[in-house]
Amino acid sequence: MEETKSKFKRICVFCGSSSGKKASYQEAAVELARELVERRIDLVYGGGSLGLMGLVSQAVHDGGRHVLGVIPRSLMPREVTGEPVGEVRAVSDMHQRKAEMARQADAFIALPGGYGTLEELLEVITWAQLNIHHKPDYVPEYDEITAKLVWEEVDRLTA
Ligand SMILES: C/C(=C\CNc1ncnc2c1ncn2[C@@H]1O[C@H](COP(=O)(O)O)[C@@H](O)[C@H]1O)CO
Repeated sequence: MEETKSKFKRICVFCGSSSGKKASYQEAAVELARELVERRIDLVYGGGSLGLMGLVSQAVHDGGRHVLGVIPRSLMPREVTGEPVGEVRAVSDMHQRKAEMARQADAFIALPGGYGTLEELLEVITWAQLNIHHKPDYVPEYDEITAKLVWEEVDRLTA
């Protein structure tokens, strides 16, 4: 696989703790992981092993990039099954989780998800609006015909 260097060292991915109703959600998760690996970008995410979160983290880890999962101890029994992937940082609550993910990331990408994903995305968008951080956020389009993420926009994002 040809590698491309990105200006982003580590990207935070928000996505569902379930796989969702459409196969294309899972395809997009694996495709995003492939793009991160190709661009030598590490991952920070919510630390779960279920659903799209599990797919992205496993694929980034399998591709040889560093994976940092940030998860409240109390959520582990609910969101982690089996051996955790990569480095796991246990925190005490949801607020610490979001703050730590934001601290560790150079940019944020959201894939399909439920209320949790929506909440996480909205928080980083509103933090940017309040100048709490100056990191870009992006919700990529997924082209179901070519089975490709429309990634070009990410390369144009400014940190
Ligand atoms: C409970 C608190 C805030 C509001 N809720 C959430 N805030 C942040 N993250 C959340 C919240 N609820 C669920 N999550 C996590 O999002 C991930 C994806 O969930 P989805 O519903 O499948 O999209 C998952 O890891 C959830 O733990 C207190 O501040």
